[in-house]
Amino acid sequence: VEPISLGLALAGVLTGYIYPRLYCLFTECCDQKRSLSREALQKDLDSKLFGQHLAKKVILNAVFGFISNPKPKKPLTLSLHGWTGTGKNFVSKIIAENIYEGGLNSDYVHLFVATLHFPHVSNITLYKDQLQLWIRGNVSACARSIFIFDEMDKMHAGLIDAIKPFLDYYDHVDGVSYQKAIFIFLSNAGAERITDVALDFWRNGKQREEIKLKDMEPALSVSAFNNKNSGFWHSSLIDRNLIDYFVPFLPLEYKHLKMCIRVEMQSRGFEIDEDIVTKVADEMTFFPKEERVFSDKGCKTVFTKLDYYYDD
Ligand SMILES: Nc1ncnc2c1ncn2[C@@H]1O[C@H](COP(=O)(O)OP(=O)(O)OP(=O)(O)O)[C@@H](O)[C@H]1O
Repeated sequence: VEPISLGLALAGVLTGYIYPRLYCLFTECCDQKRSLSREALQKDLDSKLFGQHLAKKVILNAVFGFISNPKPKKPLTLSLHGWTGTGKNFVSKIIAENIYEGGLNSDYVHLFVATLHFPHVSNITLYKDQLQLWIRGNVSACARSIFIFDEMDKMHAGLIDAIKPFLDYYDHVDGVSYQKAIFIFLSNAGAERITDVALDFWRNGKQREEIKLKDMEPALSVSAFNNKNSGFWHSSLIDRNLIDYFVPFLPLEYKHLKMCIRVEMQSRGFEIDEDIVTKVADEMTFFPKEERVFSDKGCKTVFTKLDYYYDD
């Protein structure tokens, strides 16, 4: 081999292979080949997410299966449903952290909150254009982009329709492939029905861990979203089978609140004080009124209540 060709070949290897890897050691990269560790995701879910055996199982299999597939036919679309404060945002954060080191702060993870980012119905046309441009631009820059839409039930139907083309089984839309992207939709739609199922189990003396996904099917069916209290029926996402997984989040019980409080105490650097744990958990409100089984704010406000005990 003559020296010039050898030099060029070496330079090619350096710039094409070694340099990007070196570069990515020091800064975050959109590495579409990065393998997600199933064990690490499972460990995170098992140790951090309380009382959500169904969500854990679906998310682990869905996310791992998708990332391991070199040629997915469509982007992964997860729709997380359940009562407030039960871990929907929290799990999105766990997924993001397992795919990108920066988690929610990564350049490749984008969070939209309906009431914050799209507040005015009169601006829908503008929002639609902006959102489509934003998604297109980001997926062009990084195929493995993650988009999280919070408060999906408050999102205008027009906006949901605007993202529909990106979720479908197209190889390319205007030259961009969306098949490696991940879309996560969060909403409280279906929460009452999910709670009814959980309450039935509780009343019948059964463990919540005995609840199977098929028990939740009626709660997460098209008809369940087809009512005036949930915004999801607006869109044809469900009709057109664009959602891959409906993930139910069960309402949290007293014991789960205690687990959340302990985690928070530890993260603030305090020893776990069971007295305080019980006091804070006792301050929370539960429903139904007579049986007081489920926390009506989930784990959401336990942290501020804890401040009261550590104010000096
Ligand atoms: N199942 C859970 N396991 C462990 N921690 C939880 C769980 N649910 C909630 N938390 C804690 O409570 C915080 C608030 O929960 P999160 O924001 O995930 O609720 P949400 O289901 O998204 O609520 P909303 O529907 O109101 O947006 C989380 O950041 C987490 O610290």
